[in-house]
Amino acid sequence: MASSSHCPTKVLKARVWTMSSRFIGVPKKTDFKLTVERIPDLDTGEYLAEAVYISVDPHIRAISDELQVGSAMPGLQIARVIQSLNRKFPVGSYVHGAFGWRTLTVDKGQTRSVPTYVLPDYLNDKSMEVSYGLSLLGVPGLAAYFGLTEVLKPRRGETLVVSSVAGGVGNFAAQIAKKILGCNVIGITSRDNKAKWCKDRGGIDQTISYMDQDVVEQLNKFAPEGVDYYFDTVGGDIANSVLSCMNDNGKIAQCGAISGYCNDVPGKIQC
Ligand SMILES: NC(=O)C1=CN([C@@H]2O[C@H](COP(=O)(O)OP(=O)(O)OC[C@H]3O[C@@H](n4cnc5c(N)ncnc54)[C@H](OP(=O)(O)O)[C@@H]3O)[C@@H](O)[C@H]2O)C=CC1
Ligand SMILES: CCCCCC(=O)/C=C/[C@@H]1[C@@H](C/C=C\CCCC(=O)O)[C@@H](O)C[C@H]1O
Repeated sequence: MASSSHCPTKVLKARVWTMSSRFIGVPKKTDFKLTVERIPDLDTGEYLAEAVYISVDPHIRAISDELQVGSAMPGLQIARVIQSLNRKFPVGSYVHGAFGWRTLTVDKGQTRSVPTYVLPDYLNDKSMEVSYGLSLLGVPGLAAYFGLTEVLKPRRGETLVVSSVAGGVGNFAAQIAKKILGCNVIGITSRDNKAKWCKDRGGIDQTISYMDQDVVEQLNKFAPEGVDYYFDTVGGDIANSVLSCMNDNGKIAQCGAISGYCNDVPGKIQC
């Protein structure tokens, strides 16, 4: 029997956010409903985890047509184990799991839409934070790292453009490309304040604010010899602009297409 602080008599309740109506365009507060769910006593092999961080991802809007109205919102979490009848998930450990938008989850450690796992012992390093398990050391960091090193494989000094460069995935992709791979990195974001943050904090070479500047004009200025690689997460008009500046045999990693996620038309995601 695994060690446990399991208390069968105390009634625990989870708060669970559900989709109360189908999204039209950008989701509104009234499209969500907060419900309460009783947590049953644990069975052998189960553990109870309390949410510490919940990741609210653009991807959820993209797949929302597949959700049933009234169902719990899906999403990744870092949760802390507070009761356990499973040796692999001891009390006090932090778990990465696709538990959705809920405060308490009973789980068995099974793979859901992504594997469920206890965060490795990087937490012993005081410079590391639990939240990194959902960011740099989670899916956004992996998407950025493998999109660059397995798909694009840019070489030092080559020119790479990254869209949504102030977002989770884009910001990691741009920093890995600059600081580890030594590329000339041009990032695209909406506004100047975000662009400034990417340059000052992220060390990105050049930025383009697509709300205020002409993307093609700026690309021609920053990459007069053309763009070699494009790490794209937005699709649509921005992607078309970058495509028009690509060199022959340039490479594109299509990692998302956020510009289309809130369009309620058939074939809404335009890459
Ligand atoms: N989170 C994940 O694990 C993964 C995410 N992705 C994809 O990466 C993309 C970004 O996700 P993520 O980094 O998590 O999200 P974030 O929420 O961190 O960043 C999203 C950013 O996208 C930009 N954006 C929003 N709407 C538009 C639009 N209409 N046109 C252009 N840019 C827009 C905004 O930045 P700005 O103000 O600069 O426009 C916004 O801040 C999505 O396409 C997603 O599907 C792919 C793999 C994994
Ligand atoms: C449809 C466009 C594809 C965009 C790719 C993308 O953004 C993928 C992201 C996921 C990310 C999603 C995060 C939360 C969903 C959790 C679903 C659940 O069952 O709870 C992560 O799941 C892995 C990436 O592939």
